[in-house]
Amino acid sequence: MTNEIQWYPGHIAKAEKALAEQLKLVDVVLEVRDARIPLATHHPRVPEWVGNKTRVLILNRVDAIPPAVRQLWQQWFKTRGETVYFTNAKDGNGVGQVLQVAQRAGDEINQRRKNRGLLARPVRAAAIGFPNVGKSALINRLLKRRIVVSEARPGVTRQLRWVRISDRVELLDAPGVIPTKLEDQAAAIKLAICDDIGDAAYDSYQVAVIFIDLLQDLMATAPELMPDNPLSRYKIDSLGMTGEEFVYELSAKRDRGDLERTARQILIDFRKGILGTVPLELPPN
Ligand SMILES: Nc1nc2c(ncn2[C@@H]2O[C@H](COP(=O)(O)OP(=O)(O)OP(=O)(O)O)[C@@H](O)[C@H]2O)c(=O)[nH]1
Repeated sequence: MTNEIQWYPGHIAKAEKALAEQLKLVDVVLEVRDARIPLATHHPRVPEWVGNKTRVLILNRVDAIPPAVRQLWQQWFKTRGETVYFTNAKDGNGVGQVLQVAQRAGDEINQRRKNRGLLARPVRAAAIGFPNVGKSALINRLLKRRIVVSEARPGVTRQLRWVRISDRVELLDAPGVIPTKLEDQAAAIKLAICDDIGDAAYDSYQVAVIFIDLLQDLMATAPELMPDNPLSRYKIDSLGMTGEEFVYELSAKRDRGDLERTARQILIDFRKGILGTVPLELPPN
C-alpha cells in the first residue's frame, strides 16, 4: 500500500492569494513546466490566473529528456493548438526565444496604449509553475546575471520580486505553487520523483520503488526512447526485476539494507541527471 503524499493546504492558500494579487498587474504569464513531466506539472488554476493575458508555455529541463520525446511533445501540444518553448535554464538554450515572445507581447500592448493616447511602458511578465521547475534559473538566464537566488532545494523562492530583464520587460519571480489538492496520486508520485513538490511529505522508499517500476516499464514498452539502461550503472542484473526487488538488492549490496538511504540516493542520482535522459511522461494517445 502506498501512503498518500501530503502537504499543507493552509500554507498554499496563502501563497496562492499573494500570487493572484500580483498577477493582476501582469500582462504576460510564463507558465513553466518540467519537460520530464509536462502534464503532472500543469497547475489546474493557471487558466484562471492567465485570464485574457498572453500565456507563454515553457517546458524547462529539456536537457533531461531524449530529443525524440521533445519532438513528440511539440507535436502533441501543436495538435492542441498550443506552441511550446523548450528551455534549458541551466545553459540558456531556448531562453532568448522566450524573451522575444514576451517583448512582442509588450509591443502589441504598447501599440494599443498608443492608440489610446497613453505612454509606452515595459511589459510585465511573471514566471509561474511548480516548485523547482527552474523559474529562478530561467529568470537568471533572461537577466544574464545571477540576481534571483536559484537553488536545488525546492520551495526556495519565498518572496515575490520584480526584476527588469530588458528595457522592455519586467519580470515577477513567483514562488513555486502546487495545487491544494492533487487528485491524481500517480502524478503526485512523479512530482516527488522529480522533486517538484516543495516541502510535501513523502516516503522516499515508496517513491523510488515506483520510479524503478516506471523505468522498467518504459524500457519494455518504448525501448527506442531508452536505448541505454539507466540502471546499468548500479551493476546489478536488473532485467525483469520489480522496483521493490531492485531497491532491496541494491540496498543489500551497498547500504547494509538501509532501504530508505538507498532509495534517497537513487532519486538524487536521477535528479542530477546521472541516470541519463528519462521521459517519465509521454504524450497520451
Ligand atoms: N539540468 C537542468 N537543471 C536546471 C534547469 N533549470 C533549472 N535547473 C536547476 O534546478 C534547480 C532548481 O531551479 P530553480 O530555478 O531554483 O527552480 P524554481 O522553479 O525557481 O524553484 P522554487 O523557488 O522552489 O519555486 C537549480 O539547481 C537549477 O540550477 C534546466 O533546464 N536543466
